[in-house]
Amino acid sequence: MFSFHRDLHVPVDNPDPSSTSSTTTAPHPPGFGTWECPLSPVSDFNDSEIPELPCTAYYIPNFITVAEEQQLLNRISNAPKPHWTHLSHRRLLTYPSALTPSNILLNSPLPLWLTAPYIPRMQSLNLWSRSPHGQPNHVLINEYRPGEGIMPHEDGPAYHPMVATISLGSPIVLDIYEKNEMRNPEEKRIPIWRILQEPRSLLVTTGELYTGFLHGVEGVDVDEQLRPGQGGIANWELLGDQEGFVAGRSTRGMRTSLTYRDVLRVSNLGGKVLGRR
Ligand SMILES: O=C(O)CCC(=O)C(=O)O
Ligand SMILES: [Fe+2]
Repeated sequence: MFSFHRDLHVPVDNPDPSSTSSTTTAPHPPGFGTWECPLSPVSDFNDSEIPELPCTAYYIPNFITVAEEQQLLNRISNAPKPHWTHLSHRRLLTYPSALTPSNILLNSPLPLWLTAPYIPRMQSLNLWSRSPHGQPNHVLINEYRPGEGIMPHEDGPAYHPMVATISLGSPIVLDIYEKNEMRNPEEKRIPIWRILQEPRSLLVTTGELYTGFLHGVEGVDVDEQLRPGQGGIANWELLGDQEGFVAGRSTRGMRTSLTYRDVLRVSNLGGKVLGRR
């Protein structure tokens, strides 16, 4: 089920490609112990699995076309200004609306320009087959100018533990950090894995990676150490344009992320009361 047989940059303690049980062992760096992974939530998708990471992350370059990327960017730039939430190091759009303080989504459809054809395309890969609503119902759109980023965080229990991110504009590196790292608060966190997200790619993070780790984007003007191997880019072998990064660095432009999620608790009543149905 997992792609253990592929070339790994890190040793695998207990590879068992013939396993048919419902849990199995994921590749992981030495010293991290062994984690049990549920079977991949996605079938026909194994070639996109990022082998170094704990279960599970998938990376698909060129998930959308250049024309689709442009259409999405146009729609986003036409979003009414008051809809943007300005945060200290990025700005954010939330569709169809922000969750209530108790993490409930007031039921309302996502706009068509965000759903078709992208959600059916994800579903054709069985991406949302194990999520409660069978499809995403919430999309957060983040916009980062060069030098901007997002602090290490986890996405939390409001969602089915899976995020599917379409990237637009500029390449950017997503850093993955240990959650309960023992460190001096003054010390800079060091990511244990780095994922390079090319424009038009789809990154899916789920399972242990969703629940057991933090993720963030460093606020830098240039992403560096773009190369395979330890300290480099975990999805190097899966990149669509490896050639474009052989210099080892990438200057940030404006980068927009569309993060698709399935909110667990949905209220129909709330939507009606507010006249949103
Ligand atoms: O922009 C990204 O790819 C990450 C955004 C993120 O982590 C979030 O919206 O929770
Ligand atoms: Fe996040």
